[in-house]
Amino acid sequence: MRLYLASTSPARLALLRAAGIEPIVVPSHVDETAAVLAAEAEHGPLSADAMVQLLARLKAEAVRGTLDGEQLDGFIFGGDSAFELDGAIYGKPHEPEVARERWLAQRGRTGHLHSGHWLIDHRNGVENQAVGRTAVAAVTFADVTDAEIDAYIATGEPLEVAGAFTIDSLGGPFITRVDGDPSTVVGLSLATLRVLFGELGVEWPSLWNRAL
Ligand SMILES: Nc1nc2c(ncn2[C@@H]2O[C@H](COP(=O)(O)OP(=O)(O)OP(=O)(O)O)[C@@H](O)[C@H]2O)c(=O)[nH]1
Repeated sequence: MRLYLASTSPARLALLRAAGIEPIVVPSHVDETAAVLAAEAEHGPLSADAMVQLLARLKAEAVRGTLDGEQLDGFIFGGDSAFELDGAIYGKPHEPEVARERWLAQRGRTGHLHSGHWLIDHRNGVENQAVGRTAVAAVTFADVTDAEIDAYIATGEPLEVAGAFTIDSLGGPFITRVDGDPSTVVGLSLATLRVLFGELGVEWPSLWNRAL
């Protein structure tokens, strides 16, 4: 049973591998900013869930068809994550100054990491069915010091992850609590993915293709 991962996220790949699934990575190259702007021009401001779900679906749909001339024969997964604090929705900070602003605002407080999931049954090279679902986890931050914020930003890690933090890497000590599926925070809720495969009639253990 092949799973195509329409994501360049190293964390999503690591999660699937640790869960016994070796996917085939097929980057989607979706222009996320343009997609959100177009959707909001038509529908007005998107909620965090609506945004991550839209992007997850677009990423999965973007890789349908062929890969190296071969029809994709298996399941295609697209995901997206965003962090919500006080009603504002954040992606990756990219810049140190932005990451610092985020940490000064979020330290000692609780925000929500939303992840979107879209799974397409593309067996035999055709789209048979697609299912999707969002997941959200509450994340509580330690009251980190200015010096810790500066040192963390200097590592570069917070610049390219949603919400400017990780729970499974250098950011781990700065997270005091997660309420919800922890893998949602990392970028792909494994529990949600299991449910989606179930909706497509696929038992999760049948996906295990990687010796641990
Ligand atoms: N390791 C780790 N990564 C995180 C965490 N929180 C968010 N991320 C990553 O932050 C990134 C959010 O950006 P996305 O746009 O969803 O995904 P991406 O990395 O750009 O990759 P694409 O799916 O190709 O767009 C993802 O790679 C997530 O895995 C975390 O706690 N740990």
